[in-house]
Formats: sequence, C-alpha cells, structure tokens
Amino acid sequence: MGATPEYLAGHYIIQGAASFLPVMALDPKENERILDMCAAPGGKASHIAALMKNTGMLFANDINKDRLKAVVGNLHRIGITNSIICNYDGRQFPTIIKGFDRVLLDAPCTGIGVIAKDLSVKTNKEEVDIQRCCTLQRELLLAAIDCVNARSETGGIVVYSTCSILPEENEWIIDYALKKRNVKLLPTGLEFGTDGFTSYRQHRFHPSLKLTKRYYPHVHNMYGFFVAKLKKFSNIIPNQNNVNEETSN
Ligand SMILES: C[S@@+](CC[C@H](N)C(=O)[O-])C[C@H]1O[C@@H](n2cnc3c(N)ncnc32)[C@H](O)[C@@H]1O
Repeated sequence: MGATPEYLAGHYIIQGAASFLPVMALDPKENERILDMCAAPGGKASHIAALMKNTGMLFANDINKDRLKAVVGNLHRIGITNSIICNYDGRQFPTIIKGFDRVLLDAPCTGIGVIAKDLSVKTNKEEVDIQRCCTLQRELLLAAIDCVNARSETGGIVVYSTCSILPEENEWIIDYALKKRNVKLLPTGLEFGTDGFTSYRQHRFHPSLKLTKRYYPHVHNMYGFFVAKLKKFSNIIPNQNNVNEETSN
C-alpha cells in the first residue's frame, strides 16, 4: 500500500481510523491560518491541508528534526503547497508567532492506546514517564491556547488529542487548561465515541468534560484515543498583569 504508483503519485496517505478524528473535530476551513503543533510524521497535517484545499496557511511544527523529514516527504508527495514546516519546541511557539484561527495539539503521550500496534508500551513505561508526559502535555496545551486568536472570525479553536486512554493524560490536562485559560469545551462534532470522564477515582473534573470523546479498541475497533475541542473566548491570560494582551493578538 505504501509503494504503489498511486501512493507515490500522492493520491493517498495511510492512517489508522482514529487519526481522522482530531482533524474532523478541528474542522479546518479554507483560507484560515492553522498550526499543527506536534505534526511529525505529518498524517494529520496532510489531512488538514487537504481540507483547507491548499489555501490559507498551515504551520506544521515538531521538536524532532529527524521526524520532520517524514513531514517534508509526505507533504511534497501529496502536493501540499500551503504549508510551512518548522522545528520549535511547541512550548515556545507563542513567543514566535500567534494569532492562529485553529491549533491542533496531537500531543506526545505514553501511547497506551496503541498497545495493539506496539506491545512494548505495556512494559516500558514507569510512573515517572507518565508524570513527565503529563507535565509536557499541560505546558503544550497552554501554549497551544496562547497561539490562538480568540477573536478569529472563523475559529478560535484548539483541538487536543492523544493516543492514550489514561485520564491523567486527557481529562486532567483539559481540566487544568479550563482553570488556567479563558477557554470552554465545545462538542467535538464526532458522532460516535464514549463521553469523557467527569470524575475518576477521588478526582472531580468540570462537568463539561462530558463533551470530550474517548475511543477504545474493544468498543470502537480502532486505537485507544481521546479528543477534546476547546473554544478560546478571550485573549487575556488570567493572572497575568498584561493589560495589553487583548489587543496584542
Ligand atoms: C503523537 S506524535 C504526532 C503525530 C502527528 N500529529 C501525525 O498525525 O502524524 C507527537 C509528536 O510530538 C512531538 N513533540 C514532542 N515534544 C514536543 C514539543 N515540546 N514541541 C513540539 N513537538 C513535540 C514528537 O516529536 C512527536 O512527533
């Protein structure tokens, strides 16, 4: 499938079914400015560019230069001309460029949802690896939100996704962002999936976490996945004494 003339001519790209979901939730529009903050190897970035019909501008970013080679290859192969590929730590992105209509954060995660593909995930993760992932996810999500323009005429949207089913990497991260930034959850627009958790063990999350979606291999016949769609409603960053923030985006 990855060596047919049609593949090499850029007529298609191969992706797991779950990988379509975050981009469907993102709902990219033509002529928008969109950031894919963790884009390598570029499956979702190419889907976004296709839905934008090669108009507007897509920034496909990743911290890993080696993995970015696959993004370059994929975007060239399928004839994407509206994209800029960049190599930053996503956490620094708001200091480089912001004001995006939409941001996709397909976050680095433990990969607990893809054990079927990679059995080593089951045995090579320690508690500290999970904690490290969660800290990075929290920081990346705040940066993703800071990159979006709340006053975008068409968007103001951040989609957060992981291929993990751990609440620590999903509902906890979103609940944290709801407290730290001026964002609210929107329905994902995805017609199937299980509702996100509003509580987990002794923890209680914001009731709107119900609007997020979970996917399970044994229920939905795809990799374990999580998708949340956030709408930013103000460019002011709470508890920052920056009175000009509202006008600076
Ligand atoms: C789940 S993968 C992304 C998959 C990609 N969205 C796709 O559909 O092909 C997560 C990516 O996050 C990148 N990453 C990890 N830490 C990062 C950071 N601080 N800033 C930007 N990218 C980061 C990793 O290099 C990895 O490529």
